[in-house]
Amino acid sequence: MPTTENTAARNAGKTGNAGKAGNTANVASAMKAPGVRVDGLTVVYRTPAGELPAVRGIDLELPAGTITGVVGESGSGKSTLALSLLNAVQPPGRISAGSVEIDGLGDVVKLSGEDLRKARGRHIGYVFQAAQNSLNPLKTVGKQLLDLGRSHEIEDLRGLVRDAKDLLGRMGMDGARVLDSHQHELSGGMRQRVGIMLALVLNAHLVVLDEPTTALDMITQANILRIVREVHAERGLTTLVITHDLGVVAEVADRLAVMYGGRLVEQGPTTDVLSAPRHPYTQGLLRAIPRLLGDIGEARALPGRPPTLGTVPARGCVFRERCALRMDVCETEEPPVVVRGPSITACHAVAAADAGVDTDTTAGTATAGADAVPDAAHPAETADAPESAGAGEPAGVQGTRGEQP
Ligand SMILES: Nc1ncnc2c1ncn2[C@@H]1O[C@H](COP(=O)(O)OP(=O)(O)OP(=O)(O)O)[C@@H](O)[C@H]1O
Repeated sequence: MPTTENTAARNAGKTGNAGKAGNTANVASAMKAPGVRVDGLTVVYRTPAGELPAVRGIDLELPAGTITGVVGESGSGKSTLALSLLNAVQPPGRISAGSVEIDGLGDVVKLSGEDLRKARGRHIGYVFQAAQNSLNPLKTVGKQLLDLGRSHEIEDLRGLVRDAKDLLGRMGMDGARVLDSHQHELSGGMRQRVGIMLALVLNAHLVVLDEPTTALDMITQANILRIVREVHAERGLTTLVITHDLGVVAEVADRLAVMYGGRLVEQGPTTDVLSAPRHPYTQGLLRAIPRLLGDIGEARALPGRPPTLGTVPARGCVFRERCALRMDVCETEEPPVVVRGPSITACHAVAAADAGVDTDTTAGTATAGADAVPDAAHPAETADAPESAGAGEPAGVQGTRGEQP
């Protein structure tokens, strides 16, 4: 394992002229885990129906030195949020509002050109979704490592290779052999670890892992998560893990943020959110997890489907179509942010429950208010969606389908 000092010294070595004094300062600031503050982030994609938001009004803090997990169903905007941390949303997408402040770097949304390119890799390491397939099949891993080093103007390429071998060794691989290999000579788990090595080797202290274990078998997945935890602690990182798998965040994340329809609906310490979820969507996600022990039939799929860019409601709560606790106000008003200790939930029903307000529902299937808000400690027993909805569309879904923001 290369020491932070060695790697930083190698990186700093290339900045050895007066004109690059600013880089030296950045390298120094990158030596400790940065805090990250996402404020009012909105990302839109251009579609035949106009620009539609995939991520809307996201406020999220990644405290320095923590692992944050972002979960949500496919299409909820997780990858778009992750790409925004590097200001790497590609056309037809663009960040249309908000900021991403990273300690030592400033607002990356304002960075462009060479500054942005240097920030990626040096300050922000990124392991792409399906990293197993993202290596260049025509070049050895070592050649790709050297390309990466040259593109970041690393002068001490021998040091870079040494650090890469150390990292690969740390992750249980023969570094020299892996660097000599082409993609097809490596298993999925090995490629994933190569992706993690490439994200770390330039000494980035903010690391974004997009679905780091998708398509890996259980044993390999457990190994990768162990490596993520160890490397995070040893190198002093701030880490964001994107996944659709609650098991993954339960395994690695200190904090958990739940996305639905481009919005953050709940966030807080992982143990709090998983043991006492407050948002009906988080509760539904937890209910849907099959149990290994006990009654396997207890797991209940969340009725309905998540919205697409074209069907996500422009006003009110984005989850209301699948929510057993929906009320009139959910149709028109943004859910209020309810803060309880270190946890945040955006939900009218939770706000009403906390305020002790008794509320009627439009669906007529639940009596919202203090009594009807699911018992957070036993989400599986309460707040079911209407039985008649079955596994298909819940009652009332059609009402807002096709709404355009
Ligand atoms: N290039 C694009 N053009 C148009 N729409 C896009 C584009 N990329 C993503 N989207 C849409 O933006 C929304 C969010 O997508 P995103 O990939 O961020 O979600 P996700 O939660 O990461 O999903 P997954 O887990 O399937 O990757 C989806 O509705 C998706 O269809």
